[in-house]
Amino acid sequence: MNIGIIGLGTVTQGFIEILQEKNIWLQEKYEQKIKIVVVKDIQKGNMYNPNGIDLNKLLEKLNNKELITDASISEDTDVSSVEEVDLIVEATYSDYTTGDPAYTFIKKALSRGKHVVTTNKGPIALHFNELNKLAKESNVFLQYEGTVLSGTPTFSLIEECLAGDEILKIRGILNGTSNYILSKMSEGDSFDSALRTVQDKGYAEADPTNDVKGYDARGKIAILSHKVFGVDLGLDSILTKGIDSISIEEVNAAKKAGKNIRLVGSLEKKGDFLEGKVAPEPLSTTDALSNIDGVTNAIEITTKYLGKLMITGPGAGKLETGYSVFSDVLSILKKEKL
Ligand SMILES: NC(=O)C1=CN([C@@H]2O[C@H](COP(=O)(O)OP(=O)(O)OC[C@H]3O[C@@H](n4cnc5c(N)ncnc54)[C@H](O)[C@@H]3O)[C@@H](O)[C@H]2O)C=CC1
Ligand SMILES: N[C@@H](CC=O)C(=O)O
Repeated sequence: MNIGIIGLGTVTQGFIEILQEKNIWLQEKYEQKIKIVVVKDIQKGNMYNPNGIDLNKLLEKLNNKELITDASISEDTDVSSVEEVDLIVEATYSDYTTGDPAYTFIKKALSRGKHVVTTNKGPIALHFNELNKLAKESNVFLQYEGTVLSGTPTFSLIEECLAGDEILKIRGILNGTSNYILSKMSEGDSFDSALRTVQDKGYAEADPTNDVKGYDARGKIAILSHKVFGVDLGLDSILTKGIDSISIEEVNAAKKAGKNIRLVGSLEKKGDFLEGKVAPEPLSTTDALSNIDGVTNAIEITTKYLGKLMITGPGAGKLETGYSVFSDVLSILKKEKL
C-alpha cells in the first residue's frame, strides 16, 4: 500500500514513527508493506519517492525543523494526483467554517479513487454525508477514527459492539485542551500558562480559540450525531459555550463545593428531537466525568439494554493520535484483503 501525506504536523509525525516501528510486523502478519511515497506540507516542504521515502531521514529533518526540499516534486503537486498513491492521510488544520483546505483535498482524493484517512474534524463535521457518499460511489474507504477521542477506539465500539442496542444519550469530555486547562487551574495554575503548555505539547488546535471556545467539542458532537444517531444536526443548532470566560475563582468555588468544572458535550434524544450541547458544568465528584483529568477524554453512553457505559482514554497527542491513523490504515488494509 502506497501512502501520500498532506500536512506534516504532530499527528502525522506520530503516525510515521509508529509505521517505522510496525512495518516488519505488518509484513509478517498481513504480508503487506506500507510505503509513504509522497509528503506535502505548506510550511515544511515536499518529498517524493515512488519506491518509498526514507522515513528516518524524513523524521530527522522534521525533528531538526529543517525545510524538506526535493527537486523531483513541484510545490504545486496535488498529492492525490500522484499515480502510485493508494491512500491519502490528510492532517492539516481543522476549519469549522468551510472545512477547507482539507475538504477539497479529501473530495479530490476520493473522486480519484484513493482511500482517505483523516483526523481533521472540520470537513467531517460539516460535510459528513457528502464525503461518505462520495467514498461509497468511488468504492473506496473514508476513515476518521482520530476525529473523536484521538486514538481511543470509539467508532468501532459504537458501530460494532453497540450495533444491536439503542443509544439514548451521550455525554462526554471531548476536548483535551480545555480539560487540561481546567485541571491545571484547579491545581493553582493560570489559564494562560496551562494553555501555553498544551500548545507546546501539540494538543491544542493550530488556532486554540477552537478549543477554548468549545468549537472543537461542538465539531465532535456533530460527528457523533451522524455516527450514533444518523442525524445531521448542523453546527449552528448545537448550543455552544467554551471555557474561555471561566475564572480561577469559579474553579476554586466549585472545588470548595466538592465539584470540578468540566467542558461537557452532550447529545440526547428527546422524543423525535436530538439535542446537542457543549458547555462548562460544575460536576459533583460522584459524576464519573468529573474525575477525568488532563488531556484524557471520556464518553458516557446510555443505552437501552446496557444502561451506562464509559469509554475513556487519551484525547490528543502525537503517538495517541498517530495511532488512530495507523489503526484506520490497518482497518482499510484488512478490508481490502477480504
Ligand atoms: N494534535 C492532536 O492531538 C490532534 C489533532 N487532530 C486534528 O488533526 C489535524 C492535524 O493536527 P496536528 O498534527 O496537531 O496539526 P499541526 O498544526 O501540528 O500540523 C498541521 C500541518 O499541516 C500543514 N498545513 C496546513 N495547511 C496546509 C496545506 N494547505 N497543505 C499542506 N499542508 C498544510 C501545516 O504546515 C502543519 O505542518 C488537525 O485537523 C487537528 O484538529 C485530531 C485529534 C488530535
Ligand atoms: N485540540 C484537540 C485535539 C484533538 O482533537 C483537543 O485538545 O482535544
